[in-house]
Amino acid sequence: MPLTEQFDEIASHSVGDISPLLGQATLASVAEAILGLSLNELGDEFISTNLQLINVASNQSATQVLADALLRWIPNAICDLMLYIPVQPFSFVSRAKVLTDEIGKRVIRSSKIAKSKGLEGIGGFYDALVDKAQTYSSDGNNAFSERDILDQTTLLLLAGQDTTANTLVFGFLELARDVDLQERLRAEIHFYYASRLGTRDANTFDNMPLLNAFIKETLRLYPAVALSDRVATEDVVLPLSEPIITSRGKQLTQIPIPKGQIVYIGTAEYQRSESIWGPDAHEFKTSRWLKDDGPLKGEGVSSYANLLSFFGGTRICLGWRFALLEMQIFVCELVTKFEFSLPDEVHLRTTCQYAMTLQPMLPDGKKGAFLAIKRVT
Ligand code: HEM
Repeated sequence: MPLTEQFDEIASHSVGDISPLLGQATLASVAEAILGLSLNELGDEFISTNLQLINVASNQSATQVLADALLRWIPNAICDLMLYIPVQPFSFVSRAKVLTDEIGKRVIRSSKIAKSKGLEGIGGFYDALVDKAQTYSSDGNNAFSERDILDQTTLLLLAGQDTTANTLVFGFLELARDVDLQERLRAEIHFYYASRLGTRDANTFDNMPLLNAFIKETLRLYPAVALSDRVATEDVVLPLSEPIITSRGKQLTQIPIPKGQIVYIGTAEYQRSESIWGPDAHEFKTSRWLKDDGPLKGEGVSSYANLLSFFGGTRICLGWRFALLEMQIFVCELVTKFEFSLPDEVHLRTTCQYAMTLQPMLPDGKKGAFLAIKRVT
């Protein structure tokens, strides 16, 4: 069922959980764009295994946190063998791997058959990858193989789903808290839709100042990947923009990092730092992005809006441009059709928890985000 119809269904009961709906919608977008497949074509078993996998990843029990920390030290070959241990988290991962492999192989086969008959492929990103794999193979310069493509399928489907869905959920929660912002956003979208005479392409969305300020502010305050890590490949000395005082009272202006050291990058910390974003760094304020002199008080990083939400450099999020367009479209479609507010019931109020990605959590510890929804009249 299309997302707007699912929101209509919530509107008919007045309150409902938008988190699973956005999760399915973002999976549908990624599957369509990457594999050229609809949700139906992915199959019910894949969808439910994928959901279980996300639920396992969202679990923050003490055992899970300990297991995540220990996994880092276990060699890959042993990790692969561990997938055969018949306990639930491992069986979800290995089943998801088998199903994703089957889907990937099916898509590669259809793409090759279509092309061998001189027809268009299946239309997704995979088509282009299959072309590249074949070109390189025929050159004898095999940059990547079909196996390499298959190995990336799980990553692409998972990386593109919960990140975007959760970011959208937090954005809609902020909209539900601020009726005035909702009205101004709705007015802006109508204005730009009308001035572009019905054309709705990337330019239309990129030109809407409040829409993009809203998305940047959501990404700033709710970075889906709030903590990243990297391993130093050589000895380096990291200069500090602000000195820190150690527990022994010593002031440090730089930190030596030996080769092999794991370094954690606190994206959420950077994006809420008062010295960078100002004293109101902890508040959701779209206005900070609409000022002529920009929102930053210090030095910025990264290639998108000085945010680390998509990280940066050579390992920047592969889908960042896709994610932005996707969020722009979802917000515009839903805000023009629906009004959002927070439910009166306190037990339905969402908070935030970090587990692999930043998750919307209900007071009972389950993932979810209930909103009161009305059709725009
Ligand atoms: C709001 C949405 C998203 C956010 C905030 C986000 C954030 C990130 C971040 C921070 C990383 C780097 C993680 C690290 O190396 O520590 C990453 C990697 C990645 N993302 Fe995203 N992402 C989003 C959406 C997407 C989408 C829609 C796709 C696919 C269509 C995608 C595909 C990937 C892939 C494949 C990687 C791994 C890249 C590599 O290792 O070189 N992401 N993402």
